[in-house]
Amino acid sequence: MTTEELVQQIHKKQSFLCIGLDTDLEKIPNHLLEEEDPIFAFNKAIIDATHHLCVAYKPNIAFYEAYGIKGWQALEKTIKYLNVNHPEIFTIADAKRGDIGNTSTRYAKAFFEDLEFDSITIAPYMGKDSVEPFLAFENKHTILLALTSNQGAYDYQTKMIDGKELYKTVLETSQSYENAKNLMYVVGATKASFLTEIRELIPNSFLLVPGVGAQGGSLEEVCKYGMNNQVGLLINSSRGIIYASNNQDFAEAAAESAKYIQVKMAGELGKLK
Ligand SMILES: O=c1ccn([C@@H]2O[C@H](COP(=O)(O)O)[C@@H](O)[C@H]2O)c(=O)[nH]1
Repeated sequence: MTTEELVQQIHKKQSFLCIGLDTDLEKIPNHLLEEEDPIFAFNKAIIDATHHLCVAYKPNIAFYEAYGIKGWQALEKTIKYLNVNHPEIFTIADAKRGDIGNTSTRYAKAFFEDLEFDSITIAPYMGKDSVEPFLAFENKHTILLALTSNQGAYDYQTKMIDGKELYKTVLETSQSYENAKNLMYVVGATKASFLTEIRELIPNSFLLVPGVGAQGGSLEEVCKYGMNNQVGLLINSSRGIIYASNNQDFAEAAAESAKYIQVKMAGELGKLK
């Protein structure tokens, strides 16, 4: 999917919500555990109830890898279900990969060609030759971790190196990579106050912003400091939506939770006009 198509979907749905599919067998409703594939059954019900309220889904790969081959099969069924039934939805493999070049190429093939995700999250720590293999894929997006939502972000990302915070070097340097047009960045919603300076460095890039809902980030603040005239934001909520209820009504409750956020987003989009 191109960025232009993503922006069109945002305006059409009046939403820049990304729903995180962090599916955990210990948290899903008990009655689903009787299904042949409880993870896929849960994901399908969530997607069926919420697809009109969001523009992206983000399965975090850890939640699938944790269940071995069965988890991987559930992930494959989920991405196929999305690509066949909702090809207009942007898909993000939250895998946080990145390795020496030839290994990165295998990761890219796995997520872009085999699983057919639109995008993948990548750790920048191993540098240019670990990131460029992902950027080489046309119409696929590499979402680089810049300033993450967790407390540990302050361990390295905000440290001054050569007179500049490390996350700023990640933003600036990565813009010189080959096919940098295929880059997006992760900035945590809990770091909204940093967004003004981030936008000075990368005014046009899309940001994936996790951390509203369960982590307490503010959607309004993210929009105030991070929105650009192309919107430029995908705001993610995982637990706050998918575990809104763990009873029979879980899918309806997820839709209610997503609707609450979508209405706020429509209000923020109104301010762009
Ligand atoms: O900086 C980051 C990068 C990734 N994440 C991931 O996003 C979701 C957030 O889940 P919530 O339940 O809405 O808190 C999860 O998959 C994280 O691994 C992040 O939170 N922060």
